Amino acid sequence: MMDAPQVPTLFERLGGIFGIAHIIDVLGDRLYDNDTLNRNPAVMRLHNEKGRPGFKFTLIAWMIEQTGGPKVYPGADMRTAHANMTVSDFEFDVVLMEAAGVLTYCGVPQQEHKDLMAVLESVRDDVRAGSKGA
Ligand code: HEM
Repeated sequence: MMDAPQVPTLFERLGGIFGIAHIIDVLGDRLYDNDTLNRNPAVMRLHNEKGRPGFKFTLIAWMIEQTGGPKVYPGADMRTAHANMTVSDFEFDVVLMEAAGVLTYCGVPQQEHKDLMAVLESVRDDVRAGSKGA
């Protein structure tokens, strides 16, 4: 019997570890230097205590895992990670807007763009779970 054709994961379609590292190298800077997000005291605390390289590393590892790549993310789940801070819907939208711009900047094709934006949107409720009415 013929094996069913293998559907490549989003991880593979984005170019694997190197494709994702490239996206986050650009997106990580855009988020780290974003004056709107940096008005949130929790974000400034993260920057001051942990710094840019670790910020990028955790995002790269998270995205590798979430897109179907190897299990390399060492951090907390999104609900736990954002539990002790206020994250507004507007701030979440700012992250999505920056992501959308960077995906076009990095030449990510339309289908992969759509699929990765859906992955990001899927964690909105968990990221915002600790925020009441923000
Ligand atoms: C798609 C949206 C988002 C994703 C995928 C995401 C992803 C992550 C990841 C992977 C971590 C690391 C957790 C760990 O190391 O255990 C983290 C931590 C953090 N995120 Fe997000 N995040 C998102 C949205 C936001 C937004 C909108 C804000 C605030 C404006 C925010 C603020 C923070 C802060 C302050 C931390 C540090 C928590 C700590 O260790 O004290 N995140 N996020």
